[in-house]
Amino acid sequence: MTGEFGGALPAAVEEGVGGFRTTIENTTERGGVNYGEFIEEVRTFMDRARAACPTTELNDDILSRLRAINDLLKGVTIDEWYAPSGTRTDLPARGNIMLPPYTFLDQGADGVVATLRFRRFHLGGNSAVHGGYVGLAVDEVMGLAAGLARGITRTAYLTINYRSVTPLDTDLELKAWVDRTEGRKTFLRATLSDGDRVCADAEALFILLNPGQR
Ligand SMILES: CCCCCCCC(=O)SCCNC(=O)CCNC(=O)[C@H](O)C(C)(C)COP(=O)(O)OP(=O)(O)OC[C@H]1O[C@@H](n2cnc3c(N)ncnc32)[C@H](O)[C@@H]1OP(=O)(O)O
Repeated sequence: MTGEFGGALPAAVEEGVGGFRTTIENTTERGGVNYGEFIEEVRTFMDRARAACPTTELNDDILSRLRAINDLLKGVTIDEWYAPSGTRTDLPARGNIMLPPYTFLDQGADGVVATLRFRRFHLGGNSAVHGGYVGLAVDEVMGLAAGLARGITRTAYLTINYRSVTPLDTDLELKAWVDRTEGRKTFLRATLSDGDRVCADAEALFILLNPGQR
């Protein structure tokens, strides 16, 4: 991998211990006590950037501030395995700005129930959530359900049926559960609902990674 954030695979993978971050301690200590506030402010920025129609003058002002902020963040950039984004399990969506913020209402080996809220950033059109973000949320939560049931897995396929429009700025419920398992294969199902109305349902296959598999 090349680029500003690139680098070799972590030692855990190179040593054949398995993909993702099986040997690295998951801690909620990284990123500072106000990391959640930082992430929430970034989310608000993303929402407002999507909603804004700035002037040239305002862009100039914002650009100079953003460049200064990006320089600050570049100074504290680390590799993916130790970055708090994705491992702060005390925060919505593990502190990962890529994901729509969700929190678990229930989780276990049989399945998980999460509540989530899409925002202006996730707009597809006409006040509806972009279908790709629905897929992102479903893949994430099904992946966590597969992980709780089996261990470290990757998505082999994911089929989504968009049953009705998914609204922005609404508390939704996402349920994912194990349907059946066959060897390394875990078949899951999921539903995304706005109250009694199903917005989407999905089925997916997750494969348990072999030792050393990326
Ligand atoms: C904690 C964070 C949660 C986040 C969750 C997010 C999860 C993700 O998004 S992961 C990223 C997206 N997924 C990927 O990038 C995966 C890319 N693909 C791969 O890496 C590989 O193809 C992988 C791992 C899925 C399977 O490869 P491999 O380990 O070699 O297994 P392989 O032998 O091909 O298949 C195992 C079994 O699954 C079956 N299988 C594999 N893929 C498929 C498929 N697409 N459809 C149907 N069956 C399949 C095979 O037929 C085989 O079945 P059987 O054992 O009965 O012969």
